[in-house]
Amino acid sequence: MTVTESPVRSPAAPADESSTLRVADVSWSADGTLIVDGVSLAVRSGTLTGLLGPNGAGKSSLLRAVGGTNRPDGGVVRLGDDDLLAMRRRDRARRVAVVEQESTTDVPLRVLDVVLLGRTPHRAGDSDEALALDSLDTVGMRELADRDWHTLSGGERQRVHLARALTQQPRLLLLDEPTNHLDIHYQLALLGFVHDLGVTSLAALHDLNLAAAYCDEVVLLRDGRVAAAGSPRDVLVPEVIRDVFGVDCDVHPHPRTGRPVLTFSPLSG
Ligand SMILES: Nc1ncnc2c1ncn2[C@@H]1O[C@H](COP(=O)(O)OP(=O)(O)OP(=O)(O)O)[C@@H](O)[C@H]1O
Repeated sequence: MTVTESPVRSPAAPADESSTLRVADVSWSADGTLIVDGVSLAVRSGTLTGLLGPNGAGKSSLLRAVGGTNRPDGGVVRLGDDDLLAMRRRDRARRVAVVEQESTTDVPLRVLDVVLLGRTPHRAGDSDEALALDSLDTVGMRELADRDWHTLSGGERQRVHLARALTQQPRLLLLDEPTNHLDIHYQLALLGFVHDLGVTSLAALHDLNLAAAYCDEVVLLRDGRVAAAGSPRDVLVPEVIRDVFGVDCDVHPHPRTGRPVLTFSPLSG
């Protein structure tokens, strides 16, 4: 990526509620089982929140409920003044971009065509291709614009997904394990980039250290409920990690940034 991947934070964006995400008491069930159980959280306008939790905690299900793919049983999702669940899908797609592990398609597509899908919710414009190429540039994939999508590696596809989401010019970015498949360089680059983008972002992450380094806030889910929420420093503490993940951990300040660095060990009795 063309961005620098320093975990040193830029100054906080000025307070601005226009793209603050507010999730209030959202629930979602599948096959009669409650998977997301009355979740409330807020992501301040322009900031990055990490959605953390053990396997099966409901991170992907919650992201899909917020994005409208999983129709919630109840609750409200607002982006600024907009009620995201009450609006038509196309209107929502103008505001919300989703990056998730997508199933592949059999249709032959160039990389650029995949990125241009980000313009689908918008009225077609002359600048669409330039915008798509810019997004590819941002994720370091511009040279592969004409390549067949099917020939890309997992990490390259992940970067193209982000380029498609950027091309959508969203006010809210929902990312499901965006660093999956990425090598360490691109893990740091992607999260540093998303953080500095200034777009309200909610990202499901497994790597607690990446979350600690790049997220403004974190929300810890367990069994479909919020177990803890707040700054990484307040939430990622040994007692909480032990309680939610069932492992011991030590927390040290990062030698350069002061952010928490966690080292893990199996429970010691
Ligand atoms: N469509 C569905 N039908 C039935 N059960 C589902 C459905 N979607 C999710 N679940 C179940 O809901 C629970 C939460 O799944 P989800 O994928 O949201 O968790 P997650 O926190 O993202 O997990 P992981 O870290 O393993 O990716 C799991 O037990 C899963 O099997």
